[in-house]
Amino acid sequence: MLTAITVDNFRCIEHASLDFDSRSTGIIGDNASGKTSLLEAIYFLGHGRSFRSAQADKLKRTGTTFFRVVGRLATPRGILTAGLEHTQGRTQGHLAGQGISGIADIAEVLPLQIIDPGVHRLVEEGSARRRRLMDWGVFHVKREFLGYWRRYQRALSQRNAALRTSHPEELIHAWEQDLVAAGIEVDRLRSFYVEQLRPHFEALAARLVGPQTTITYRRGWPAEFDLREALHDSISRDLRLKTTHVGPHRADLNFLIDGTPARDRVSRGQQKMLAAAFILSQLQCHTALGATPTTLMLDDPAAELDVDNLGKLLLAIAEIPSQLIVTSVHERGLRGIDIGRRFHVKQGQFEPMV
Ligand SMILES: Nc1ncnc2c1ncn2[C@@H]1O[C@H](COP(=O)(O)OP(=O)(O)OP(=O)(O)O)[C@@H](O)[C@H]1O
Repeated sequence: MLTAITVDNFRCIEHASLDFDSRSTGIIGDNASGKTSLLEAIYFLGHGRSFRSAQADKLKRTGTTFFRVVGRLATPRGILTAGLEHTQGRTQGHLAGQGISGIADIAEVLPLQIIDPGVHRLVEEGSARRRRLMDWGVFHVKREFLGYWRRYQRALSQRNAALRTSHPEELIHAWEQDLVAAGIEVDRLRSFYVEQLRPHFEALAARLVGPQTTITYRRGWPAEFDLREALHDSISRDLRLKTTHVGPHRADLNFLIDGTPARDRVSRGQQKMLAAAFILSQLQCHTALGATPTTLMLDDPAAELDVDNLGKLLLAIAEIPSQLIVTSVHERGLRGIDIGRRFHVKQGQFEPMV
């Protein structure tokens, strides 16, 4: 759980220091006051990247040379301080006074998710977002996943480099051993995770979207082949297009309603509800599997939703044992949420409200 945060030079925030309620904290402010920037800074601490910009350099406050985010975390290992500082194109971090070897060190003790006005893109866009969210979940319930995933990525980039430089086919096959060994484990752990997740998702989606809503997992290569056979089968296309077309890096999750892809038949508001059901089902599933509870951020939850859907969403959120950080333009936007502490934000300055 995140008990406090200090942010320097992040977007419009020159300096901010906030203590969070263990249950729920509300952030209220006008458009462009800095609400999303605060959530983005917190997200950066737990994921090592932003949810709305691919380039960390863009997050620095205009005219400054670095940004810094430092959090105080209540974890099963006690109270820990974690921080990230980005300067000259590099991000460096620390946890409990030690340098970190990767963002996973902080992510492990700060499970963090967000439902923001752009969350519908999980349903609408290509597979990368769904795969990233699935992998975030697998990592939090199966720690060995990270090692296999890194090994797979390394082997994949070697194979792709060999394809780009037109190495002989036998040499490319020789490099596939690690790709196959790690890829099979990545697939096994993802598949286990989706099986655990499905009942939670179906129950939540039935309440938030409608009956007969489910997810299926696609592993990234044809069902009739094992991974080695699939790579061999794909070699002429891979050589021609100089990249690997099959494998766990092409895995996806499909959202289905009555057996057909949800993307083709739901409105923007329903897409948001479906994506929220997925994220909330992850939080519920992680709790059921004994993982560390997640801090959930809600950025302007009322955006795109009618009163009925907003009510259903807030009710579902209230049942999940997460710490909540919620933003809203108006005090009334927080109605229906049992807020423990409130801040008002104006031009990047956060003040506690009494
Ligand atoms: N790198 C940056 N340096 C300085 N200011 C920035 C930077 N990036 C964005 N801003 C400014 O930060 C301000 C706050 O943006 P933010 O998205 O946090 O607002 P918000 O309170 O969430 O608003 P809304 O309610 O409209 O979503 C905007 O005016 C934006 O122009």
